[in-house]
Amino acid sequence: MKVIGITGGVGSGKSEVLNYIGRHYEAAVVQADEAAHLLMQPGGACYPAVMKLLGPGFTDQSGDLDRERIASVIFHDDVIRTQINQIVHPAVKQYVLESIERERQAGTPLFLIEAALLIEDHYDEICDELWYIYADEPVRRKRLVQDRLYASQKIDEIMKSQLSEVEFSSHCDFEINNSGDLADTIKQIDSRLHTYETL
Ligand SMILES: CC(C)(COP(=O)(O)OP(=O)(O)OC[C@H]1O[C@@H](n2cnc3c(N)ncnc32)[C@H](O)[C@@H]1O)[C@@H](O)C(=O)NCCC(=O)NCCS
Ligand SMILES: Nc1ncnc2c1ncn2[C@@H]1O[C@H](COP(=O)(O)OP(=O)(O)OP(=O)(O)O)[C@@H](O)[C@H]1O
Repeated sequence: MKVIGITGGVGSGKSEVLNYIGRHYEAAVVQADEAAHLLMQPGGACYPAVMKLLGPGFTDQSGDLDRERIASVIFHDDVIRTQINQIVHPAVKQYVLESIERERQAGTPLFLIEAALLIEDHYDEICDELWYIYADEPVRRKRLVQDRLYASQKIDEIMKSQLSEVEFSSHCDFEINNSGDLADTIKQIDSRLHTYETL
């Protein structure tokens, strides 16, 4: 089984790439953001430690963590972000490793992990290849404002908390330029995947 890590900054198009491959190839896909959300919910392995760190002001009436409020702290405060990362990231990695093992046993030919933080969290150690999904910064900003209604200050803060374009590029084995339309991105994905003999 080939294990590919899909990384890039906020709004670069990682999920679009993952969704395309998940729909058109025999592949298992895991999104670290989704795994983190799951593990931070009540009943999840990280919930007690995150609750203890943040306190009760960060939950809604049903006890779920309030993502808007957490985002307003996490992307603002390096100390809190580091503490949350230390709680959540090892658990996410464990979740990913277990998923990889399950799919390996099932004979799945391709496994993809998507996260903005693959490089910082040393996923190169478990991936055969890292792909950097790139899009020009103004294009990313426009998509995030239009599609996700992100405020420009929120985009600034998230971008500041992530690696620079040069850092992403220098740590990855392959780069996809997703600044144009999806058809162009799909061509780049297909031509790379068609070089893998096992697919
Ligand atoms: C802050 C939270 C509540 C915001 O949730 P929300 O659904 O609004 O946004 P989403 O999860 O899609 O994240 C928005 C963007 O920020 C990035 N991001 C999320 N957490 C972090 C972080 N700790 N450091 C840098 N970038 C991050 C995401 O990759 C994405 O690009 C959520 O991202 C979170 O709980 N983050 C902490 C856990 C974590 O580190 N997750 C990342 C995957 S391991
Ligand atoms: N080539 C494209 N053309 C038009 N819109 C696109 C393209 N690629 C991505 N988008 C849109 O831009 C937004 C961000 O893309 P996506 O969610 O895939 O980014 P991401 O890198 O996964 O973001 P995050 O870091 O938050 O997880 C989405 O609304 C998506 O539909």
